[in-house]
Amino acid sequence: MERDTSELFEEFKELTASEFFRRNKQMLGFSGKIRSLTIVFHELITNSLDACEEAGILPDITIELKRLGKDHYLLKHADNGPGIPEDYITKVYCQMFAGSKFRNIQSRGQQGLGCSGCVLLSQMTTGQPVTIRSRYKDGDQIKGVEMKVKLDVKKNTGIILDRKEFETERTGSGIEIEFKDVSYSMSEQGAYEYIRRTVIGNPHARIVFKDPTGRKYTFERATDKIPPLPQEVLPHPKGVTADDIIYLCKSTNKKRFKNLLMDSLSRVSLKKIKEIEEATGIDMNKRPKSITWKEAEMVVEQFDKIKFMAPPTNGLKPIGSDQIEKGINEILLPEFSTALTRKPQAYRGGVSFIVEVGLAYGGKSGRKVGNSRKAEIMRFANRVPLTFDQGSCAITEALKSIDWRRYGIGELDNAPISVFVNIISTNVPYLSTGKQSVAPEEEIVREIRQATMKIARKLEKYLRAKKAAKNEEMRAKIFEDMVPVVIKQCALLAEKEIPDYEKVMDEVTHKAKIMDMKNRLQQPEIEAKEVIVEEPKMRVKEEILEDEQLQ
Ligand SMILES: Nc1ncnc2c1ncn2[C@@H]1O[C@H](COP(=O)(O)OP(=O)(O)OP(=O)(O)O)[C@@H](O)[C@H]1O
Repeated sequence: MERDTSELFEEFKELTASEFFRRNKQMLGFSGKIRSLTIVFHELITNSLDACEEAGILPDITIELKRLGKDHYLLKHADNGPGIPEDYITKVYCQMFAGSKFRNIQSRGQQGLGCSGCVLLSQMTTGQPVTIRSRYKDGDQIKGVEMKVKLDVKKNTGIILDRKEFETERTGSGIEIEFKDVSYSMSEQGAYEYIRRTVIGNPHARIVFKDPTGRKYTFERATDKIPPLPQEVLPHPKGVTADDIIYLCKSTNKKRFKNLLMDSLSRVSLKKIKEIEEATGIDMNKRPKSITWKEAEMVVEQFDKIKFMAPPTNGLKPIGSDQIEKGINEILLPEFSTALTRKPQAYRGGVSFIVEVGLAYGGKSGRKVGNSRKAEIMRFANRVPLTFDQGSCAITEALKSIDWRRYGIGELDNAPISVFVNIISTNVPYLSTGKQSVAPEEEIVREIRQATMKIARKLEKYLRAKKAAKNEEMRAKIFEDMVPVVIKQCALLAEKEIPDYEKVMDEVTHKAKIMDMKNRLQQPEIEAKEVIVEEPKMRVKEEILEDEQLQ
């Protein structure tokens, strides 16, 4: 029987963002027990790093994970950032799509979903409120406030259940949050590995982590240099659509279309405005609000045809090859390491990005299967480790397209190497809100490939020199073993005393040759740094604690 239209529409409803993600938590990355917990670590750690960076503070992060029952944990996370003013606490933790990072700026966060997503997951699995502790500057004072909050899913807002003030002398934010149906793991996709990689990509950070077994890991910072503050970058005309132009026109208070274009986009000069005017016939003095869709399309067509200077790149702040090497050396303790930060490039014509790569070979740390060291690929975007969805990622695609045998390491999977790739951009093209993989944009894939091949050549040179040194050593050893026998036999035959041959041997045997090879290894033409690790002096200190509390 056919149903009435009005009857069908009786079910029509509106969903808030929180209701939507309550039904689709996998879209926030919360799927699977290990992954869900790692994503929580990711959200809280990236926020602390962003907040510290913006405030010019060297990050000190403490995390404690306590097991309360099977798949049931209490997480305590605290940082020394600028804190969150009281009025914003419920917005930060209980409102989806609310944040301070909706700008064209290089930051780890972009969407205003991370904190509220964690609170939502906690509430959905335990029904418990979360406790937030914020210490923030208010004029000359530092205020301390603690709140117990819940997320009102139907309204996408926060409910304050309890509030108290406390005295404090330093700034920072902290959260205590419970989860069920999650699990802690030491695997490559687990929370511990996430922290380890975070420290490699952020050598300026110090993280203390107390795991559920009572082990306390202290990852010391490898550098005291605070990364420079990224700046906002205006969108480049080659990267905008007609819809972007209409959006700009609707939300501006500029009186003339030309001023809007020149002030909201980069590289649009008065000269370019004239070119557009001549080609399209659009009056550039028009009020932006009167620009039609058709006109916006015509402007975009002209943007495609006109030559503009490349997008500005001063807003991008890479880690830098020295810092990457420091991070790699301190955490992976490799036999050989090298890193490279490339020049900025643009994808989709108008979004600038920088690729950074690093390689670590051999050594005592790194991924192991059984006793042998295996290859590990460490993907990062804006210094944040990407742990999941590697199959669809631009980084995986680029690394797989390289013929690694050319670089003397055979099959990539079985080689004892760690490959580090970081993509820096004001707009990393993530494939989903979970932000775990980067879209394989042609320019990005090409750039990663080029950069990696360049450092792989350095590794190849190092391996070649190492092999030559080994061969030389073997040859010298044979010589050293044989000569005394020959001398003895000759002396016997000649009925003479065995001469003192050891001094002569020293001059010609392997010692001299090995010294020579070692010198060659260190020569600048090899451009590779050999890291000799005698004692594993770990940046991460591991302790087993009784019942110490992290504050
Ligand atoms: N530890 C913190 N210290 C200070 N401010 C914070 C902290 N954590 C979050 N914030 C503030 O709360 C806002 C919301 O954080 P949230 O994690 O929800 O989203 P985001 O970081 O902006 O984006 P994304 O969802 O992509 O991570 C941030 O933009 C920031 O202004």
